[in-house]
Amino acid sequence: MKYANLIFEVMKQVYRVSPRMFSRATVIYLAQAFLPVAQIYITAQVINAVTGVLTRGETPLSALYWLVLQLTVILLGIALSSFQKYTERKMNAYVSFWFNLQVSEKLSKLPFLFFESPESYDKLQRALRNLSICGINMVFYIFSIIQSVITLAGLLVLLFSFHYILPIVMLLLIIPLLVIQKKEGASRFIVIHQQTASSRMAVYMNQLLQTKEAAKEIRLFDAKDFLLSRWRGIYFKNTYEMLGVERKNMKNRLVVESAVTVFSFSILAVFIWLGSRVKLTIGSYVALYQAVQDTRYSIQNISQNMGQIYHDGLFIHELFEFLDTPVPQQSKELPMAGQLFQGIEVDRVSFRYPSQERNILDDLSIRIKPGEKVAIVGENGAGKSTLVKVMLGLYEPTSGEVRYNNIPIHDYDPTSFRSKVTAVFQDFYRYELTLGANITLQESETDDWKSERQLTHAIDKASMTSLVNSLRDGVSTQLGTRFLGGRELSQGQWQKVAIARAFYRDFEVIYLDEPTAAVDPLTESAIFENLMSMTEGKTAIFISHRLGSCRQADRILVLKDGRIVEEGRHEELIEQDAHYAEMFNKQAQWYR
Ligand SMILES: Nc1ncnc2c1ncn2[C@@H]1O[C@H](COP(=O)(O)OP(=O)(O)OP(=O)(O)O)[C@@H](O)[C@H]1O
Repeated sequence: MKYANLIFEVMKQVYRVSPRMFSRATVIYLAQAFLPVAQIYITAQVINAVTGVLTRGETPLSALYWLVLQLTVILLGIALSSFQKYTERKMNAYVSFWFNLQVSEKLSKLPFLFFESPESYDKLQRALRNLSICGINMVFYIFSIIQSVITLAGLLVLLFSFHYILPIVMLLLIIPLLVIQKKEGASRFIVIHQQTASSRMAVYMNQLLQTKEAAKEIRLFDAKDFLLSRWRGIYFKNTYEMLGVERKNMKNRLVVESAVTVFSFSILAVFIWLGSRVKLTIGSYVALYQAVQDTRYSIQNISQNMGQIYHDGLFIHELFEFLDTPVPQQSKELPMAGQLFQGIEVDRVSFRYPSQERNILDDLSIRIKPGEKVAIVGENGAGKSTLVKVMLGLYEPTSGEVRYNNIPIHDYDPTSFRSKVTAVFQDFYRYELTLGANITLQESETDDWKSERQLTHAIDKASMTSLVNSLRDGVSTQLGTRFLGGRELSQGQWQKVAIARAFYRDFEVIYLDEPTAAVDPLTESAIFENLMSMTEGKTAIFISHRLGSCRQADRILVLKDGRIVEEGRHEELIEQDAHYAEMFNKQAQWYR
């Protein structure tokens, strides 16, 4: 994106957020632009009038008139400046929200695979970092430049009235200032860009020390020093790199800005040296002095703002690049997923993670009939969870396809397909919200008896009725320890919450990835015994390492190295005396 386009795009987005605020800010900035020239002019008049009163005995009325006018302009400046600050804050709040919303919306549309690569995290980090500096500041820099240009135009006219060469010389001073500002912006950007991955690592190391999840192991295994030293190492490496650049920038800036200041003072010196030959009144000399200083200040301001636009533009470009990440396009007329009457078919599916060289699922085919209860078993890393994610449509197969009622799942309207499937993930998430919100993941609507009945039903299915009854605030109990009044649950209780979440929905197919890994044997047995009745008429696909729980499955699939190596009912597989039988017998011997 070219710079002009980028600036235009930013202005367009900010205007879209609030046209009224944008217009108000424009008026405030423009009004302020005229104040410095007015001030210089009035100051000259005040001095000339006061000189008249003091040296020539003139009436003080004129001096007082100019003084009151000056006071009015100063008060106007104060009022505009206060308005400007308030408007800037307000715009900042709205624009930050807007860009945050864009990023979140974009993230929710990106394929789930986006979260599986470090490059994606770098991209996201760059986009998110820009939210704090971007958009709105760029608009203020532009406003500020327009303001300074208007002020500068007035000052140049004023300087021209002293000598035609003055505005030309003063204008030329902007060139070296612009050059160093551009260099500064580019060098800072390059370092920050290069440090994205390592600064993510430093933040991660630091956050590990601040989270409850890692705290117990860090304490027990005395890992604090290890983490701190890693964090410190990266932090200071990055900081010294940045400081090196800043030092260089500082030297350049010091030389150029000093040269510009010395030059502008030389102009004033020349006028003093010329003395009475230029026939200036005291007021005019003060005006000249002020005009030279203000011109210098204006060109510095313009170059600084241009430098900032250049610098922020490099960052915002990354934000827009993220927002432009292509998302799979959907045609409007997608079929809606309905009741499962033809089954699910995994047809010659292979899948490879972007970071991996081998296929995790390898030319795998499965047919599942409606209402069938299928168990998937296999060793760690066999590909069971990956298969579930592919069947849920979270990952798109590298080759082959998954069909629901003979239609590829990615061809369905995504919302309608998602409403037909539900899941308990092995690594389910603990939302530090109320128990009810954890299950429904929706805003609770008062007097919605249907969702209330669904909630009670889901709680019952997850065998957590007694737990809910024991809580003083029932489903309104805040969970976790992060927020006031929160109640922490045990690992198994959290798992029950995840199970209730899955059962809260109306579904056709339920996927349970080790849903009882953390629950006690009685609950596990209750869940699996009830699984058949709980999912009556529905299709259930579950993964479990506790092979006893698979006995009731209509079919067991044994997964090894991304392929189905055995398939059948429990008794049949025991009879085959192969991989499943070996795993089952090994596990069973512990119970004998
Ligand atoms: N996000 C990922 N990126 C890259 N590789 C992955 C990712 N997730 C899993 N893998 C790899 O894919 C393989 C299969 O993992 P998967 O989680 O599907 O196995 P699983 O059979 O469910 O194992 P477990 O019984 O331990 O849960 C493993 O070798 C794992 O290293």
